[in-house]
Amino acid sequence: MTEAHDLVDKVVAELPAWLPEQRWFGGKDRPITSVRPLRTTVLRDGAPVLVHLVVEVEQGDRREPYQLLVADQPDNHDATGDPELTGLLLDLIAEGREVGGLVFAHEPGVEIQAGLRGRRITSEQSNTSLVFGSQYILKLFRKLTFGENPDLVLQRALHEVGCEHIAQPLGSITGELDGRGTTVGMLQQFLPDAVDGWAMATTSVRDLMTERDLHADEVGGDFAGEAQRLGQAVATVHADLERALGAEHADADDIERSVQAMVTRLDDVVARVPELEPYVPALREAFEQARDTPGAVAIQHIHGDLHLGQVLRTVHGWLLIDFEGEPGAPIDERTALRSPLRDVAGMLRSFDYAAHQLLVGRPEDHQLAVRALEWSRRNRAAFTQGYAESASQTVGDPRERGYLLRAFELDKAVYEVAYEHANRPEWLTVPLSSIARITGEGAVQS
Ligand SMILES: Nc1ncnc2c1ncn2[C@@H]1O[C@H](COP(=O)(O)OP(=O)(O)O)[C@@H](O)[C@H]1O
Ligand SMILES: O=P(O)(O)O[C@H]1O[C@H](CO)[C@@H](O[C@H]2O[C@H](CO)[C@@H](O)[C@H](O)[C@H]2O)[C@H](O)[C@H]1O
Repeated sequence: MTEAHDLVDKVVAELPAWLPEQRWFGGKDRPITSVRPLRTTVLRDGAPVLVHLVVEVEQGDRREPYQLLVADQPDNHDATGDPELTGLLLDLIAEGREVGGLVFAHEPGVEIQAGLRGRRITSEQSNTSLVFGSQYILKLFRKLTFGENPDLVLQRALHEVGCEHIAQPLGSITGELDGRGTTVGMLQQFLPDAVDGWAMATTSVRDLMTERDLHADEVGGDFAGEAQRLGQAVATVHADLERALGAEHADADDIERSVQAMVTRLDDVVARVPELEPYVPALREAFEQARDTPGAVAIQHIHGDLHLGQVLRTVHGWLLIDFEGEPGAPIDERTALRSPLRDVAGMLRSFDYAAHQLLVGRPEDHQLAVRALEWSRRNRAAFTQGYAESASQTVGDPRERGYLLRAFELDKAVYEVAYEHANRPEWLTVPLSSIARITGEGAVQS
């Protein structure tokens, strides 16, 4: 035990320098003022010692809990890269064990094969995911949200109503934090042959760009059929979420709150990214016009951060993953009932991204810019068509909610301006040029 405590002390002392170098650390914008352990569970007390650790990271007035898996190993304490040690997590889930208040559980009726090693995936993003054999994927949430994680709650609810467009949830790891059972891990069925939508879409754009004389519908890699099927899948997931958890109609107060939230986000982002300044009047006007949307607006649980990187094409069709919502948004906002058109808008933005990111850093090429716009328009239209074909009666055809859809798309683009500014400054022109196009406020060089 003293060995475990010494290890925790050593690791915690190193965290202020180590955390900002991690892809999944969401607080790279401010210096760390202190780190303290919140919860320590010794999972293995022999060489090497394995400890599950939750720490509170303080950055001025911001305090956030992060999850770590640490081992007593010479050069690297982060045990998520050790296949033998992470294998223990799956074994504990298979056995349905509880260790020091940390509950490892499999979903009712599910049997998990133990004895597999956990391979960390290289494309790790906001969290860390481990693949076991070709069957399972375990996501370890890095920044924790007190209580049950919406990723697990929504996918469980979808599975219960038989949704065909998600990977089956198979298990979870839960620990008490702040007096609440908090999800720290989620086990799901792994789809070894899946290709993500971003890879497929950007391949299609590249095909079009190399064929200078042909149009999008004439080249081999046309994506419009897939985009339409993706629209159907997203609408079906929304209808399934409505069946599982219900839907309501937004009243005037809900719409007003939503408009105010978009304006507040705009003010906040423009204060950090002055390049957004010229578009502020047009953006405000677009957000305020959302009030004029005719007819009732449905609100329900939604995905919340839908883009082409969050959808997987399998031999059986499209799947949606990662129902956690925008990683930077507060949990109350992420779990609130919202218009499904926000997800539609997120995906429309993503088609625009896929088309225009290939122009980043290239000298101006009018022909390529025209091609990018052509690809984007064709696939956005196909996606919306597919969505309208499968939309529930409550949600209806997105094309009949033009003001709202436009406002949501611009709101997402404002979020992306902040995201690119903080993460990939060279891509800032992608959302900025979309804002210029949609608001008709002049062009931005890609
Ligand atoms: N069920 C699955 N089958 C196959 N690959 C998956 C599955 N779930 C996730 N992935 C892969 O893992 C990556 C990260 O998963 P995601 O849930 O988006 O994690 P994060 O919250 O870290 O962004 C995805 O981009 C995808 O490539
Ligand atoms: O996948 P995450 O939940 O970590 O989402 C964040 O990162 C995304 C980038 O990886 C970012 O998405 C933006 O870039 C994508 C291309 O890389 C594009 O398809 C999306 O449309 C665009 O929004 C996402 O916004 C952010 O929350």
